[in-house]
Amino acid sequence: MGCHSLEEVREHINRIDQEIIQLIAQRGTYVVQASTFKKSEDAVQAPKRVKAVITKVRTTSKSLWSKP
Ligand SMILES: O=C(O)C(=O)C[C@]1(C(=O)O)C=C[C@@H](O)C=C1
Repeated sequence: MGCHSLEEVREHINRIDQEIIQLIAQRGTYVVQASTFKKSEDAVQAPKRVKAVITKVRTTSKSLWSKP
């Protein structure tokens, strides 16, 4: 975790950015698949699911950042 130079820090940041991009693209393929199972506008929007996803992201994010 501890880096010895700015270059080293940026290498890690670049690697993580690439991983995030790949994961978001991968997530996108599942979102497209989810749409194929949906039969209504409400199912497409799935507002309860959106709230649940956002809540989970916030909770996970807070717990990660609050660690000493
Ligand atoms: O869970 C679903 O029903 C999805 O289609 C996935 C997803 C998402 O990106 O998480 C996408 C669109 C909907 O608005 C809700 C959630």
